[in-house]
Amino acid sequence: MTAIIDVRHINKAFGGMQVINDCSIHVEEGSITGMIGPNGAGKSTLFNLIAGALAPDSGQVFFNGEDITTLSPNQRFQKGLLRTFQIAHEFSHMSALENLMMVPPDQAGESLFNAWFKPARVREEETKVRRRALEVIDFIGLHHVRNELAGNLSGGQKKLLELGRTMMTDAKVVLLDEIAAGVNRTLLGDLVGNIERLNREMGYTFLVIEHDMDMIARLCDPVIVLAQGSVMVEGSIEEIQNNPAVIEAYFGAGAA
Ligand SMILES: Nc1ncnc2c1ncn2[C@@H]1O[C@H](COP(=O)(O)OP(=O)(O)OP(=O)(O)O)[C@@H](O)[C@H]1O
Repeated sequence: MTAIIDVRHINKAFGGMQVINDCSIHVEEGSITGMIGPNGAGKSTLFNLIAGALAPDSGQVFFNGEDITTLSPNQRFQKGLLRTFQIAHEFSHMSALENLMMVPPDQAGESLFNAWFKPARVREEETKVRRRALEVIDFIGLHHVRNELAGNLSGGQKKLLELGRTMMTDAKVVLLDEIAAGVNRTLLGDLVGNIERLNREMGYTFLVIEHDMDMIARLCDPVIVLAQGSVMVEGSIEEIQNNPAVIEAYFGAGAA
């Protein structure tokens, strides 16, 4: 197994507060790695450092063996590292299917030059994207609401659509930030099932921040526990749940 994400001795402070503290983690290719920790442990900050939304004060982030510390989020995305898309406000008036069709970055139809001078190529590209979007919407179980405006979908359906949007790209390493929040149990089952299938059948690697321990227990191995900006312990969910330091961090300092 190779570490597809390799974070080395990273530090980040806001004002005088050290939020990420000499933190090193690695995510094995093909794994669904979970990340838990008490509120304020630095999980979202670490995600932002991996995705490129924040720059570290020191330390490095490697992706697939390459130092990506100074790359922009978009450059990281081009290399195959992706954070789930939120359904942006401006897309809420488009249908679920159209939201999927908006994702591919180099859709020929987006270029005015192509629209004027290569209409056949644009049509061909659109047909391809539409076919893929229909496959994805079937996969995520939203075929019945494909023509609904994205803004009218339930919270859980929006999460499924967000996951679907990652499938419209070539990215195979996906950072999921609290995807279970606000999702009802039935749709949560679909979401977990889809993540498992993407992992098993299509080779996706996931790094998952989650407060929902059921979801972590069902999906993730290994699980990394972050506390005060560094890794407290890493292991299987059973090892984590029986670790006295973890119990203390969670139940001694407020449950996450
Ligand atoms: N942009 C920022 N400016 C200043 N402080 C910040 C900033 N982002 C995060 N922090 C602080 O850094 C600490 C870690 O926050 P972070 O959101 O990374 O934790 P978390 O583990 O994701 O927490 P939660 O589980 O509550 O989402 C918190 O004390 C937070 O207030």
